[in-house]
Amino acid sequence: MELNGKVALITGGSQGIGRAYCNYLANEGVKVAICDINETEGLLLEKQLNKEEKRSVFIYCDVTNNTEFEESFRKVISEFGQLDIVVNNAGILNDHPNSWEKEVEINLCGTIRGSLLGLKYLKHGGAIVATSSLAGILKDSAFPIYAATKGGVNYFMRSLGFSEAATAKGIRTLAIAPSLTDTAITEQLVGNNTMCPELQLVAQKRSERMYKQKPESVAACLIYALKEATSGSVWLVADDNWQQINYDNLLH
Ligand SMILES: NC(=O)C1=CN([C@@H]2O[C@H](COP(=O)(O)OP(=O)(O)OC[C@H]3O[C@@H](n4cnc5c(N)ncnc54)[C@H](O)[C@@H]3O)[C@@H](O)[C@H]2O)C=CC1
Ligand SMILES: CCCCCC(=O)/C=C/C=C\C/C=C\C/C=C\CCCC(=O)O
Repeated sequence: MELNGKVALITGGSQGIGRAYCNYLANEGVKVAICDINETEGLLLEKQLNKEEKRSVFIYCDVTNNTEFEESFRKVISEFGQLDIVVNNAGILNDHPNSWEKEVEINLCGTIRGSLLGLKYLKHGGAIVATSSLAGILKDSAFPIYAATKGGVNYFMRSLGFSEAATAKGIRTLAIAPSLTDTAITEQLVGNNTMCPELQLVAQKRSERMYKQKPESVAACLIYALKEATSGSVWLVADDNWQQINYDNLLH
């Protein structure tokens, strides 16, 4: 896929991996719509990109609100005249027994919502992407609900990529599955967000010992996958390198 001149909508684009996506896409000549609930960081990124003479717009958008989400798609098309790439990246870590539903709502339902809107609004083909996680390929014993949302995202993107709904419209789907990456989400471990409070300290210590790759490495994988990858493929990004996950030998 030739990226120069295309238009992308990125959820959770204000900071972390989403911000790296926006910067890397803009460097390729893509016009970016930063869709996020973090207005302060989103507007700063919009200003930075526009100063660098790259076209961008910040749109306040909560991916749990379907009306607001659809309105964001309309605003992008009204601002840039087209939409070619949707990146479902917004996500949180919160396995607390009293509020885990929000994690499912954002990580899994938000991705499904954004992808269905993508199928509706990508009028001339394009790509629908999601940020999943290594936790959705292997396991994450400290955060099983988080792992379930990310496993769901991998299998949704995989299945959608081979579906008539996408292929008939010339739309490819991709999942990018990062390992631990240096962003604010890793600091959420400090709060009380596990289903089992005794695990909090264990996970925190484990995460402190693990290598945290750069968000830019995840963004570099996104650019490669958008240009080269086949529909329904899942890309692991670990230790600043990427590789395609081979699911085909699971049945052999
Ligand atoms: N940092 C890591 O180690 C890894 C992160 N991921 C995934 O990468 C994605 C991005 O996370 P990070 O950049 O690491 O974290 P982050 O916390 O820096 O960024 C998440 C962004 O999502 C936004 N967001 C949260 N709820 C939202 C909602 N309801 N609607 C719209 N935007 C919302 C936040 O405001 C923030 O800008 C997430 O899906 C996360 O699960 C996956 C694997 C590893
Ligand atoms: C191994 C999964 C790495 C995926 C990271 C991710 O998506 C989000 C991470 C956010 C915070 C870090 C939290 C926990 C990491 C610590 C240990 C994981 C090891 C899990 C295990 O089963 O041993």
